[in-house]
Amino acid sequence: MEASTSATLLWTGAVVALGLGYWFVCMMGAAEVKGKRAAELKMGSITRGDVHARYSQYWSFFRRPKELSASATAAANVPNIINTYYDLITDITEWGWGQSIHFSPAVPARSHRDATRLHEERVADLLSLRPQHRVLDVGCGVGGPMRAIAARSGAHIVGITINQYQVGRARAHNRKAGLDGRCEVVCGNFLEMPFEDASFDAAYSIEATCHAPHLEDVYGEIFRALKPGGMYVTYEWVTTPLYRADDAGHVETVHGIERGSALPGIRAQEDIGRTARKVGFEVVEERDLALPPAGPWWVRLKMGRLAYWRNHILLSVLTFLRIAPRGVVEVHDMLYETAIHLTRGGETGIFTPMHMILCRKPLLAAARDGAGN
Ligand SMILES: C=C(CC[C@@H](C)[C@H]1CC[C@H]2C3=CC[C@H]4[C@H](C)[C@@H](O)CC[C@]4(C)[C@H]3CC[C@]12C)C(C)C
Ligand SMILES: C[S@@+](CC[C@H](N)C(=O)[O-])C[C@H]1O[C@@H](n2cnc3c(N)ncnc32)[C@H](O)[C@@H]1O
Repeated sequence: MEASTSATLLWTGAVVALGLGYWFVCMMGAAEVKGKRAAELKMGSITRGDVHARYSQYWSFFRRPKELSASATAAANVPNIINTYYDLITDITEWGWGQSIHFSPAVPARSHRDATRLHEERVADLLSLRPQHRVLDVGCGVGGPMRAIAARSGAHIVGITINQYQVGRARAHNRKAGLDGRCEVVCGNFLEMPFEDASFDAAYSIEATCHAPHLEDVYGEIFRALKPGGMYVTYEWVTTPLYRADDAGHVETVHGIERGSALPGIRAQEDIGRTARKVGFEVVEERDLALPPAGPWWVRLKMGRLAYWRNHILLSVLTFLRIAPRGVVEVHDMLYETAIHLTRGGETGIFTPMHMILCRKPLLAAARDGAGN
């Protein structure tokens, strides 16, 4: 072969490889909801060099989830580690899932995005929200639900999250959506919220209070911040009556979910209503939104298997090229493992992430008695 032909072939090969690489990173790695690309993944407020160490710290802390709520010292540390967890997963979640960090029942012939919005709008409907209402979003993430609920109801929403990086993302999304006049975001701990007593007309939480070591503490805070007569709705992560503590498979599934989701022990379904009543709420309605005729919430995770391999390779290449920080691949793999346990929890019916409870603060609310869970 002539030298000039080989050179042409080499150049053509190089151009094609570069083109494919660019396509892989930019197109295949593009965010489900435009705004985050694989090459832009940050790990929240963690500096690049610390990502791997902070991931290891998270992992060793959450290896034995149940012990975290049992020991007072460990429980006191939970909010800090949860902050680290959201530093580690927020961008990956926005990139691979979207701006709403929760599950939704699948809706036939509708996209995931529509199903997500419908699940969020149900909150506005259950609370009968109106434009004059001031509403609290407990554990608001980057504000996907807040924007859907504000857009549907016209209400003014105040979200709280423990993670400063999420505050920045949520505010930027609110501005971009033209909803910053109606959506506010505050950084703080929902176990001791920086809000006046009786300052909200309504409140909701979507897949967030499961992070509290003692559910009573967060429900008590929400009760305090609500006006008498105010309504509260929450979607809770719980084990269902099908869960058996003497079935090793069930225990491993639930443990796997807890480990990879920063949960200090998943509660049983019956604990939810009991705790709501204990802090003073009246329970208006309670049901598992995952039960038929609802479509399976976990199918979206199954479709992610192919995406997992694509994303795993992509993140490995980006880490090798030092575009992504070391530790990203481990965090991504942890989420994948968690997705397997979540899918098993959904398929066996032993776990639901959408046990809904609708509560009212009585007009003549009694002060809540003692503590403990
Ligand atoms: C409510 C919580 C978060 C729940 C979910 C939103 C997340 C739980 C598992 C996450 C994911 C698993 C697999 C990832 C996939 C391998 C990757 O390529 C792209 C992102 C995932 C799909 C990721 C997205 C978010 C989850 C579904 C908890 C923490 C209380
Ligand atoms: C799974 S995300 C759900 C976010 C949002 N509700 C959504 O559905 O998109 C859980 C949220 O709870 C917040 N959170 C967990 N523990 C918290 C605490 N102690 N105080 C405040 N926010 C907390 C996290 O920061 C995160 O924003």
